[in-house]
Parts: sequence; C-alpha cells; structure tokens
Amino acid sequence: VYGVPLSLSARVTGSFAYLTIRDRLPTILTKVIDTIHRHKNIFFEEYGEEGINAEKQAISLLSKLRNELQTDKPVLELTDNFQDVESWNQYLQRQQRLQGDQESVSWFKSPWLYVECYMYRRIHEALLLNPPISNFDVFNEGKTQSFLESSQAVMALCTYLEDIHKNLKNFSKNQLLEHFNKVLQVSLWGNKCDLSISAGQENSQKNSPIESLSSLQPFILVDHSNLVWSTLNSSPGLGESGIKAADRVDIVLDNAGFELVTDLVLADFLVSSGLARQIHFHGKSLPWFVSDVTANDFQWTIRQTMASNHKWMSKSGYQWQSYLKKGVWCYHDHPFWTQPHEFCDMAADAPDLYGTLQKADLVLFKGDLNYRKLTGDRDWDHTVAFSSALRGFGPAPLCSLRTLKANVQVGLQPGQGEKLTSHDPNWMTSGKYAVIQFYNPQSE
Ligand SMILES: O=P(O)(O)OC[C@H]1O[C@](O)(CO)[C@@H](O)[C@@H]1O
Ligand SMILES: [Mg+2]
Repeated sequence: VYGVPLSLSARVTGSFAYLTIRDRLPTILTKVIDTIHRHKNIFFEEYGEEGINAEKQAISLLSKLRNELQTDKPVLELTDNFQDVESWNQYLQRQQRLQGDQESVSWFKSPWLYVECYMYRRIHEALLLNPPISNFDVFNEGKTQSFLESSQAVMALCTYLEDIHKNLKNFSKNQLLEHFNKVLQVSLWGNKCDLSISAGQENSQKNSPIESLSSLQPFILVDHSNLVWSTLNSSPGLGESGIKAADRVDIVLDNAGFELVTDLVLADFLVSSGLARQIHFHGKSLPWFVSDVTANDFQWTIRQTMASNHKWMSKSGYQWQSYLKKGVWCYHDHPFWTQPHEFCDMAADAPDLYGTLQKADLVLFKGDLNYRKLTGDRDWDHTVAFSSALRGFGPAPLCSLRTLKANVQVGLQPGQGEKLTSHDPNWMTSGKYAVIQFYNPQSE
C-alpha cells in the first residue's frame, strides 16, 4: 500500500522543480517586465502620465517579486481585491500550518506547484494594483503570435475537418472510430505548444498535424482512447445520427494558439458526429502560465478563424460561433483553475465547480499543469495506479490528454519507467512523450 509521497519542490537541488524556479521562472518574469516596458508609449497614448506611472509601479513590483524569488524569501499575502484573494491567503495559512512556521513557506522550500502558481498570481497582482493597465495581458503577444505562426497547420486541420463533415453520413462505425482517434491525438499533441516550458520562446506548430500522428504513436506511453470511445458510446442518450451519444463533454482547456484550435476541432467532431450533444469549455480567469486560454483568447481565436481568407478555416470559425450562439458550446472560467490546489481538494474548496463537472458524461483535462494537479504534483512511483494518485477526485469519467513536461507520471507498467530513463533521462520533462490516461469513478 502506498503512503502519500511528498510534493515536488525545489528542496531537491538539481531537480526539474529546482531548475524551473532557479532559471525558467526568473526568465519569464524578466520577459514580463520587458513586455510592460515596451508598451510604455501605448500606455502613455491611452492613459497619459497615469499610464506611465502605472507602468513604472508595475515594473518595480515585478522586480521586487523577482528578487524575492531569487533570494528564496517567504511567500507573502496578496494585497489586491480580486475575487480569489481570500482563498489565496487562506491557502498560504494552510501551507504555514503544514510547514510549521512562516519562514519555511518560501520559493525553494514550498511545493513547486504552489509557488509556480503563486508567481503567476503575483504578476496579476502587480497589474491589478495599477488600475489604468489592470487588464493588460502580459502574455497576449506570445499567444497571438503562436496562433498566427501555426496558420498552415490550422488550415490543414480545418481542411481535414471539412472532409470529415462531407463524408460523415457515409462513415461506418470503424471509420468514425478511426477519425475519432485522429482528432483525439491531434488535440493531445497540440499540447506540445505551451510557452511556459519554452520560457516564452516561440513554440508553434509547423508541420502537418495529421501526417505526423503515426510517427508520434510510439511516444504515447499510456493509451486509453478506447475507454474514452466506449464512455462516449455507453451514454444513455441517442445522438442525431442514431448512434449513442454523450449528453455533455467538458474540456478543461490549456494553451491558446494552435492547441486551442485542436481542442475546438475535437469539440466540433464530437458534436457533428453525434458523439456528444453539448461541450462545456473551462478556461482561465486571468493570464496564466504564459499561454493558457482566457475568455479573450477564446473569442479572439474564433474571430480570427472566421476572418481567415482560407475557405475551410473561415467555415469552421462560423460553425464554432454558431455553436456558441445556440448553446451547444459553452465557455466557463471558474477562479479555482487559477489557484494552487490539488484537484483532490476541489470538492471541499470549490464544491460549485465540482458539482458542475459532475453533470458531464466525460471530462477531458488538457495538458501538463492539469496532470500535475490531478496527481497532486507528488513524487509517486510510476507504477502507482492513476486512480490512487487522484486521491478521491472523480466528479465524472475523466481523461488526461498530456504531453510530459514535469517529473510526475503514474499508471505505467512495471519497468516501463526504468526502461525510459535508461535511454532518455529527460523523458518526463521534454514534452516528447504523452499519455491518454482515463479513470472512471463509476467503475470503482
Ligand atoms: O501548458 P502545460 O501543458 O500545462 O505545461 C505547463 C508547463 O509549465 C510547467 O509548470 C513547467 O514550468 C510544467 O507544468 C509544464 O512544463
Ligand atoms: Mg499551459
């Protein structure tokens, strides 16, 4: 029987957590400071002297934050009045109680998940405390650029989707399953494109997403796509095309840019094939982890797709807009997603959100950060069952679509982890490997 292992943290010198906090997070902060400074003239144009003062103030707060991080200072209470400030300060008190004193809740001593989330929340505080520029998204440039630089891949994907739409009514069950697996894998590998792992460096999709699937297949370490398919087909309701359909599928989004397009294509496929009747998307309520989707990114991406002069891209955009208008697609951004909690705490700390997810027939979690939160970002043995690492989290049948970019991975076969380490020591953090990992609380 496995006890609950420790949280990953920078206490372990040389670990990925340690290198992330020592090197990558300060680099991301420096880029944020530079971005705000480069917008000085725009702030002046829009807000005059007040804009300049706000820019200066925000930069001095962020420089102080970087210094706190680099000198391992204690984590401080938040001082703005955003909707989640109380919950954040309560979580700090919880950490202080767990670690026994205030001093030891610090950047290099506390759980990695906590301090990395805290950094992005402090960045938001620095903007919120300077009202003229409170709504400035410091990561917007990188997100829009990553979308624009993936345009060839987006066009290829929308052309493939149009092909599916044209032939859908003649598809046999096996042909539908074949395309289901393809769009699921495209959404999986879309997760390679996060901008925090690359510390803001350009990380867009260059090659054709469909053609590269077969060469990527060997890098999927756990593949439960058949369980996802049977869950969609085991729901009581009947879809338009007379096949069994899930009432509702929730997609907990991750990165904007190309990855978001792969998720919208997956959602479109699920609805137009009749495998699902409704899709509920969950985004972030503030700029997060460099590239995560906010409401602005969601709407901007659909508008950009609609405005494209590529026939099938534009057609897809209009289809997606109408799904939103008709309520077939809904977008949510609960504040819990931008807090440091492990998901096993959701039922207690965000019961409304837990209740929302319980309405779904299937919940898809995109990306690495969600996987870290699903497993509590702890030092689990690789052969521990996914169901155990979830520690009671199970609002509905769920599946993680994740490329590995942090050193936590469970549900592997005995020896599988060791074998990977022997020929690729960075297999857990390079983003080269992925999992489609499913859990059904109702089958326990
Ligand atoms: O966008 P994703 O897939 O959640 O990745 C987030 C990345 O940021 C990290 O926190 C590392 O800084 C890892 O979780 C991951 O590398
Ligand atoms: Mg992300």
